[in-house]
Amino acid sequence: MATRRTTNAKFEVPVPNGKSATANLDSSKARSSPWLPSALEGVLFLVYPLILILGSLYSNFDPSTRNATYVADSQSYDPRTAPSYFAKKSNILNVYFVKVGWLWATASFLLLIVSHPSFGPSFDFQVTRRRAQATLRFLSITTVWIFLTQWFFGPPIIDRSYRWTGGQCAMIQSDSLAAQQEKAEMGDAELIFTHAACKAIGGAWTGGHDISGHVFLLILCSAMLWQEFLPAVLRSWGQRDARVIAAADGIVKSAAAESTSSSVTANQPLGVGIQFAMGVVGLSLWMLLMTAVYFHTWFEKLTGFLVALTAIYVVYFVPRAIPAARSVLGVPGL
Ligand SMILES: CCCCCCCCCCCCCCCC(=O)SCCNC(=O)CCNC(=O)[C@H](O)C(C)(C)COP(=O)(O)O
Ligand SMILES: Nc1ncnc2c1ncn2[C@@H]1O[C@H](COP(=O)(O)O)[C@@H](OP(=O)(O)O)[C@H]1O
Repeated sequence: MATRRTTNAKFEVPVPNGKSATANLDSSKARSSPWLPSALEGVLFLVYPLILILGSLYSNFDPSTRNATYVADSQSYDPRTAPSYFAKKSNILNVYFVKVGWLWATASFLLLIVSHPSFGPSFDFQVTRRRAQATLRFLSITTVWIFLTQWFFGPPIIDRSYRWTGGQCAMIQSDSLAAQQEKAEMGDAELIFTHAACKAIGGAWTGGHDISGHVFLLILCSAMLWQEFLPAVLRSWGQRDARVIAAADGIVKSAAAESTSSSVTANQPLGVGIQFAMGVVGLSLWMLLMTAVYFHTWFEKLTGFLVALTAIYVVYFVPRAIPAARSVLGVPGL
């Protein structure tokens, strides 16, 4: 475990133009734990709770939203009196962006690692260490997404947690041919347990705690992408990487000092991979705001946020502090 030092430490800080500067740092004041985000990362992570809080506050104060009928069982406003286009589940970004969100996450991740020189030669499909480790991080995050929202040895964790907290599928009678066919094809367990199955037979999820799948997916996808591209963006903008990592001997080092990459230099254009990923992050933040304003309760949004944050922390922060984890998953930009 690293010990807290109270003396003034003097060490070399590489700067992006290749020269190095000597800095006097009061390490008792410096952000020196590899378990913690850098100041910039901290600010970026704060954007999420800020969006959720401001969005929820807006929904409480905006008169048209307050006067609309909120249907708790569908976690949304009645579409006939919905206060805005984005308050309807059928809005174009929900249907073509969030509902297939992992396709966008996968596409932008692949474009990023194939095109950006910090991962390997651009558009040359060579398997480099950085590409392999980035893919491992992506697959770890994808596994979390699958377990939470798609499948976890049966129903996904979000559906299971809904049941654990007392929720169930209340039957709203639907006699359509399609609904009857669905009912006949489903086993009992599936009928009871999954949100999709409940909806398919004309039922409604009611009673338990439903972690917001939208909040979870949008935060997981956007945080994964900006964690992957931030070091390259900082180098292009000529800024210093302020992350710290723990070496095998327990000494805490600056990530900038550890980086051997010379593939990205100051003033280098961001490139199509980072620009596309930035677009996906931007849309995710917009849809997170819309979800915060028009869907779910405070607590459902909070749990979606906490689950996504935990996954990001394990995959992107634990390797900074534990060298054995770093040797497998790597750290973006190192
Ligand atoms: C060296 C280079 C090697 C490169 C190797 C690449 C390896 C790539 C592996 C690819 C695996 C990724 C798998 C991607 C799968 C998809 O894209 S799935 C298709 C899209 N589906 C979705 O995105 C669904 C998203 N929706 C949801 O999760 C939920 O609907 C919701 C948003 C959480 C809401 O839930 P509700 O129940 O609807 O409320
Ligand atoms: N920003 C948004 N725009 C449109 N619909 C949203 C939304 N956020 C949540 N929803 C809808 O609210 C329900 C619960 O969302 P979730 O649990 O994923 O956060 C889902 O409905 P459906 O399951 O009926 O499609 C989802 O489509």
